[in-house]
Amino acid sequence: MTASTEVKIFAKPKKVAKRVAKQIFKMTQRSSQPRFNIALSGGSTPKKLFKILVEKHKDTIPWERLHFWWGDERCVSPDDEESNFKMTNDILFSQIDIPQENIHRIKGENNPEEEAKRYSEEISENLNLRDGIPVFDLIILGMGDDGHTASIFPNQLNLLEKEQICAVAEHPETGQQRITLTGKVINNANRIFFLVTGENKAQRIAEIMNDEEEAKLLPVYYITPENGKLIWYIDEAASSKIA
Ligand SMILES: O=C(O)[C@H](O)[C@@H](O)[C@H](O)[C@H](O)COP(=O)(O)O
Repeated sequence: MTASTEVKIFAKPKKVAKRVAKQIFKMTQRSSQPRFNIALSGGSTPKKLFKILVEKHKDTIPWERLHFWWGDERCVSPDDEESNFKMTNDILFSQIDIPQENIHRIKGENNPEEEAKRYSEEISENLNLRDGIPVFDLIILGMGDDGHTASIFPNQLNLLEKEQICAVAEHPETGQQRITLTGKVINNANRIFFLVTGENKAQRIAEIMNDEEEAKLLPVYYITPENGKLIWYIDEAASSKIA
C-alpha cells in the first residue's frame, strides 16, 4: 500500500455511493479548469453512485464542465443490455442536463482493434498529457471477484504495461471482447477511486489490504498512481476479511 493510498470503509453500499458522489461534487467545485475528465467503470456497483448523483447533485454539479469517458466497454452495440454506456445513459445521462458532446462513448459496435485506436486518438486529442500519457482528473474503477479491474483480467497482466492508451481485451470465461484503458493510462490519473462492495469481493480485498502474496496475481494490485491519489471506497461486507 503506497503512501498516496487511502481506504475508507462504510457500513452499506449506499453510504459508499453517497460519499463518492459528494467527493465528485467537491472536486468539480474546487476545480477551476474548464473541463473535468472523468472515466467511469461499468458493471453493477456504479449504478448506486449514478442514482445518487441524480438524486442529490442533479442541480448542483456543473455538468457542462464534466466530460465522461469509460475505463472499459464491452464490444456490443450501445443499446445492448451488456453495454456500460447503456447502463450509464439509462440511469444518469438521461436524467441530467449534459451536452451530448461531453459523453465520449467507446463505440463497442465497431471493429475492436480499430475502435481501440480511434478511442486512444480521441483521448489524446482531448486530455492534457503528462510524460506523453493522457491525464484523467478522476478514474472510477470497480473490481471483479477475480481481482480484475476495467477489462484487465488476471490472465492479461500485459495490458498493465502496454504502450497503447486503449487495448482490446477478452473476458477469460465468456470470450467477450472488450476495449480497456491500459494500466499506464490508469496509473497516470490525478485521482483513482475504487468502489468495491459485497461479500463476494472480501477475499480479494483481504489479499490486497493484508499485502498477501496472492495479491501479486491480481491486476488491481498494480493500480498504483505515480502522481495521483488512490482511494478505496469499500463497504463492511467487502472488508469483512481484512486482518
Ligand atoms: O465492464 C465492466 O464489467 C467493469 O468495468 C468491470 O471492471 C467491473 O468494474 C467489475 O467487473 C466489477 O463489477 P461489479 O460492479 O458488477 O461487481
